[in-house]
Amino acid sequence: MTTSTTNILMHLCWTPGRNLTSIFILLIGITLYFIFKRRRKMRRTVAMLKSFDQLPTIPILGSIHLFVGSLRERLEKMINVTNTYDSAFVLWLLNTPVVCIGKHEDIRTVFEKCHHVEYLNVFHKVFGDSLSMLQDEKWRKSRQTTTYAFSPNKFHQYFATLNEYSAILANDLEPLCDTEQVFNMKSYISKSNLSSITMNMSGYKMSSSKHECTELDNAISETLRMESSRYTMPILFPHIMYETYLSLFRKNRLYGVMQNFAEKIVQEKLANSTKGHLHNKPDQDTITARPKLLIDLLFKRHNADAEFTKKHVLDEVKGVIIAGFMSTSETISFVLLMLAMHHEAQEEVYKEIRAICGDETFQMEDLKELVYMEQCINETLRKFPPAVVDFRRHDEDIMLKNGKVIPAGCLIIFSLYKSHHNKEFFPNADNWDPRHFDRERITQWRQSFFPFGSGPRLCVGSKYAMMSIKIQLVHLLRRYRLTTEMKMRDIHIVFGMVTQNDSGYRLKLHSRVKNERSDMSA
Ligand code: HEM
Repeated sequence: MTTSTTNILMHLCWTPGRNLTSIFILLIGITLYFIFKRRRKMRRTVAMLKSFDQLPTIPILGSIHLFVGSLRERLEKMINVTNTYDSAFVLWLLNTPVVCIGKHEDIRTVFEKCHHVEYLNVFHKVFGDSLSMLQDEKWRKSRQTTTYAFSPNKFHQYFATLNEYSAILANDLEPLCDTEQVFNMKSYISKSNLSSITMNMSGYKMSSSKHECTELDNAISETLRMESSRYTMPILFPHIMYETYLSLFRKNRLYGVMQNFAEKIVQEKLANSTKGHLHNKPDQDTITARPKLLIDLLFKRHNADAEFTKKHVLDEVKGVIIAGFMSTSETISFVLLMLAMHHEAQEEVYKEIRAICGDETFQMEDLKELVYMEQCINETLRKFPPAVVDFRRHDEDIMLKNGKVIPAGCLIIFSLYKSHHNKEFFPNADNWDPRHFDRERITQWRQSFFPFGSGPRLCVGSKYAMMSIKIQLVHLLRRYRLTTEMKMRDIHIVFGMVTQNDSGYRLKLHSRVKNERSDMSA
């Protein structure tokens, strides 16, 4: 080290009063150096991107200044910007160029070609090394294990658990019925979903008190919102800055809540399994005599593959539970809110439930017959897709339908929201209208509808999600009629990895059974 460098360092270390400014200047210098070094490397990319429409940029921040505001405002601005461009356009996220696409045919091309999901390190602290974060060979292996957990032979068991938890949910709501009390449905739905998905993936029974679920639900929602914010808050983008922010505002405890939960699940599984029991038979857990759950499959892999550690098991279980529970809970809450706002649709779903499922037990096969209910679910997934956008990076050039080429290595964001609002396929796109999904329109809507993604990384739990949403709807709607004072204009979606309504899902419940009895006696 030269004497002058040593002098600078000594100066920084020994004069604490002045060193803040010096450190700041040094940091800016280093950042600029890396930005310009990277930009030089990216000459080819930048040249190719010139053929696309470009959002205005400013030095260092790129196009981020266009999306300043609350989470809700940022999403609204993003949607407005996407709507102004007919085809793909380019924005800069700090010094990373991002190609944004919203046309159905381009989205399909990218989904089919790119397996590499890229969140730029955001969300890694929540999902760790779980499926949605992995790439290449590691992803392929994990995908195989997880897909096996969703094979058709598991679904009867999942059905039984979901049925049981949905019945409990319907009972838990009874005290609110016919009271004129307005309440937020989401917390009830979350508790039920979190408990059933945890049971189905890991065999772990959550405490029946609302506290454990509420604490976890809040921790997950808040961390996902914080993580999503990082995309438009450049100061939090570097890992070190985000960690500092978490420590300063004591937010690390939220991650701790999730971690403790996942550790409890894994510890309980290990404690319950007497040596070797977990993997005696290829598809059966000898303790429960049930088909193996995701956690059993993961431990089996852990035993066979030294590189797949206990931490990987924990990350996978945590990742699938969070991915599944969040998106399903928001979707059911949105469906219930939509049905409360659209009485005719609610009555039609109710009649269908009565005709197919009756009052008491129903079979898994019956769910296929709930055609109109499925239209309502699809319409909700169209209007409020849990994933508003999705991310990819590809190491080869990709040609779009209009002949423009996305250069290799570029980050690609595609707007599922935009493709779901394309009036060519959904003529009444701005409203909630289940007729969009009429059977005879299938060739139209299929082209531009991607709530679960598409291609090799298609949501691994899509069938599970549909089944769980339908089961909950059957239990709730055959017992309660829903009303709300909320209007479509009160809905403002925010992006916290999963789309949520900013003002919640405020409903009132009215008894179906009581009202029907009084109708009959009259
Ligand atoms: C309404 C409910 C759900 C929606 C709308 C949804 C949507 C999505 C979307 C859009 C993706 C990304 C696909 C892509 O990038 O191509 C995804 C991935 C994923 N989903 Fe879902 N999901 C739902 C429910 C579930 C459930 C219930 C589970 C598990 C129990 C689950 C587990 C996953 C996992 C593990 C991935 C990552 C797959 C991979 O990277 O290979 N999801 N989901």
